[in-house]
Amino acid sequence: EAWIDGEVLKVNGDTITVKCSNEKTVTAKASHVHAKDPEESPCGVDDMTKLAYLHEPGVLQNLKSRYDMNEIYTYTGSILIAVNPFRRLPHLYDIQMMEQYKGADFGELSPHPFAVADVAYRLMLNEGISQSILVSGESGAGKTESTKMIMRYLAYMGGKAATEGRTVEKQVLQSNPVLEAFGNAKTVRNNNSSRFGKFVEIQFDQKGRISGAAVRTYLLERSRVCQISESERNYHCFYMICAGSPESLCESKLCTRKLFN
Ligand SMILES: Nc1ncnc2c1ncn2[C@@H]1O[C@H](COP(=O)(O)OP(=O)(O)OP(=O)(O)O)[C@@H](O)[C@H]1O
Repeated sequence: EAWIDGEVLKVNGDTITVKCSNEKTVTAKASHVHAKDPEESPCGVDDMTKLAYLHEPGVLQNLKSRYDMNEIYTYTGSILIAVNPFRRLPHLYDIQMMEQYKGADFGELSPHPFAVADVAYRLMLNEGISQSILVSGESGAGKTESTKMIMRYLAYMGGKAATEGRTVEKQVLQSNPVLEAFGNAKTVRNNNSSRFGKFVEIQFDQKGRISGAAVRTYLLERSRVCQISESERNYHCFYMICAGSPESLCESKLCTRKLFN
C-alpha cells in the first residue's frame, strides 16, 4: 500500500490530522496529504485525464480499481498505460478484437494497444508522415508483449491476406522468436527479459501495404555470455541448442548444461 485512504479530522495550519482506513490516526504535513474525490467511481475511469485529482495516489488507485476488474489498459490522454496481468488473456488480442479497432476513433473503444497502433497507421496514411510508437517501462512491465501486439496489428492492417508464402509481414513477426532466442534471458524480474534495446521499423507503400522492415538492436548485455548471477540464466539460444541436440551429442550436452545452468 503506497497510499492509504483516510478522512480528515482536523486542519491546523499546514498540518492535517487524518483517520486512516487502517484505523490509525496520523498527523502529517498538508503537502504530504492528497485530496480524493468522494464521488469517484469504484470502477475507475478509462482515461486518467477524467480524474478530479491527477496526482500519484489518484493515478495508482485508478489503475488498481481497473486492474481488479481485469481492465489492464488505461489512457492518460494519448498515452496508453498497460499493467502486466501475468496471465494470458487471449480474448483481448484475437482477430475479432483487431477488426473492432480497425478505423475506430481513438477513445471510442476501451483502451488497447491496437487503438494506439490504429491511430499511428491512419495518421501515416492520411498525412503521409512517418509515425513512432515509444514503448517504455521497467523490466518485466510488459514492453516486449505490447510491442508484439502492436506489430501483429500493423501486420494485420498492412498485410496481403490471401498471399501464400513468406510475406514481409510474416517475416517481421517470425523474426521475434529468433531475436528473443539470442537476446533474451531469464532474470530475477522476468523469465523472458530482453537484454538489448530494439528499434523496429516497418515500411508501408502508398496504399498502406507493408513493403519492408528493419530491426536495429542496441546495447546487448554481452557480459551475460560468460557471467551469470545466481538464479538467472544465459541467453535462451544456449538452452535451445541443448534441448534440440541429437542423442549422439548427449555427452557434450551434459557438459554444456553444466556450463550454463
Ligand atoms: N499483456 C500481457 N498479457 C499476458 N502476459 C503478459 C502481458 N504483458 C506481459 N506479460 C507477461 O509478463 C512477462 C514479462 O513481460 P515482457 O517480457 O513484455 O516485459 P518487458 O517490459 O519487455 O521486460 P524487460 O525489460 O525485462 O525485457 C511476459 O513474458 C509475460 O509472461
